[in-house]
Amino acid sequence: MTRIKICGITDVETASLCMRLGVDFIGLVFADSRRRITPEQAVELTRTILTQAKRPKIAGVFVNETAGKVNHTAEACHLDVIQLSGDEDGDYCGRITRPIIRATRIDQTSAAEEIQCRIAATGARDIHLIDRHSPGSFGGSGQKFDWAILENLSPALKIMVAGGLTPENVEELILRYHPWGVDVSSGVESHGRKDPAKIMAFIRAVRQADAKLKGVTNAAR
Ligand SMILES: O=C(O)c1ccccc1N[C@@H]1O[C@H](COP(=O)(O)O)[C@@H](O)[C@H]1O
Repeated sequence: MTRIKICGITDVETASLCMRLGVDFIGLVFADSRRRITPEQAVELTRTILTQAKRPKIAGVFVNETAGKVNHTAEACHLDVIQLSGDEDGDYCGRITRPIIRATRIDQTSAAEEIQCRIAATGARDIHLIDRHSPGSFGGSGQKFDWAILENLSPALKIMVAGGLTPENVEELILRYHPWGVDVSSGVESHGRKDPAKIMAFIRAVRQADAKLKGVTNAAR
């Protein structure tokens, strides 16, 4: 099943909805962003979630923050995983005490080998997030990259695709490229706030794509 991350959650109701709908990760942004929350708000927001046996993993999103502060926030806010969306290098990643979602931002000129090298150079463990590079932004811009590049990335990598995903386009992405996971922020918002109807539609589209893929696999047996 394709893993789902809903990012940029700022209120308890949306966090609870994501949990009820069975998303795999919720993302809390600690970096400079209109979706930024404080560690105190993060504790409040995840209080109920943390008591549940079956719950989403809580990802903290950071951009060029000191490793000490990231580790401290992870401890204080019970973060399960750290998303690094800045220019952090391999040494830096080695100092992070939680599993990492390492973002690589690409543009139309990025070649697959270059992306593989960049992924290897970070030394990041676990999950590799591919997002669209947008000048002046580290993420959450709602911009999509050319997915064709995904065909040339190693299938051994856990690739999570981000950037401009929506309830309307995520099914096509999954059916064509079978990513390990998908990550969305702007595409499930209306008027700058998370929209429950769009979150539900996004998850429905992912599940529908998964069911179609399963049908194809079963038919081939
Ligand atoms: O969401 C933000 O505001 C943000 C700020 C700084 C770094 C990353 C951020 N979000 C990440 O951006 C991508 C794509 O989001 P979108 O769906 O295109 O809006 C996603 O990985 C978020 O985790």
